[in-house]
Amino acid sequence: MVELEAVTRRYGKNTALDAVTVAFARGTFTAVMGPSGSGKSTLLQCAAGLDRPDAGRITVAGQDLTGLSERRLTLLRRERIGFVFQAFNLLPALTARQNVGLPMRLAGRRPDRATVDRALAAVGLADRAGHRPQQLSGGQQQRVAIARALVTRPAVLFADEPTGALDTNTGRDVLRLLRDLVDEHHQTIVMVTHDPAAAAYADRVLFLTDGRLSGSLSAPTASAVIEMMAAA
Ligand SMILES: Nc1ncnc2c1ncn2[C@@H]1O[C@H](COP(=O)(O)OP(=O)(O)OP(=O)(O)O)[C@@H](O)[C@H]1O
Repeated sequence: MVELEAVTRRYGKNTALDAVTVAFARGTFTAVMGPSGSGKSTLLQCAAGLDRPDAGRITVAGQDLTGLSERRLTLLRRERIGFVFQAFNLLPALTARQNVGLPMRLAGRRPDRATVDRALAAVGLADRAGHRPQQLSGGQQQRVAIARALVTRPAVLFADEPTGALDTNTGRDVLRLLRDLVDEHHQTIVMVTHDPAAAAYADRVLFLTDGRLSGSLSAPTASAVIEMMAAA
């Protein structure tokens, strides 16, 4: 669903990503780990079309991002790519329903109530549609953000430390939701995390070191992830 071929991203003299080649198959859940500064966020931002690589090729659902104009890239991002952040990034003045409808508004369409409510129901928040972010717990806010990211039925959902601002139990609920989206709806998910317990929800863990892929682990357990981190 998403392919990176020899993707390089430099910031000045600093190489944040160094010729990374990796594919994320449809309906799989991948965790990306590595020390601070190893390039995890840069990998996600490039794969999501939020940042442009200096070299290499990225395709999402068969569409090559590399040569696209800003306008085409924005459209593709809006329709085919979902992104959730550690800090939720909901608009505080809008209700959950209005936040979830936002991608449609940005695309110049009237949010379709049934689609929005279905997205909220899919994250277990059908009864919170009229609440504003400050009336919701952190876990509920993140679930609204996930509903917003999924409302356009994107080819891939990228999540940059989605549980980083949540306590352990709430984080676990969000991870279970992501796992269910993969198992029940064949959603493709790529998630950056520092937490071995979070990574254990994925089908595969990729490790980055100094902008390069340094290892991977299939069907990870938290202890296998910890061992791999210790060996790095
Ligand atoms: N906008 C930027 N300008 C300059 N350098 C940057 C920028 N973004 C990232 N970098 C550099 O690129 C490298 C990779 O950063 P990146 O944020 O991708 O790492 P990370 O693995 O996500 O780190 P963390 O776990 O701390 O979030 C780092 O050396 C960082 O300083």
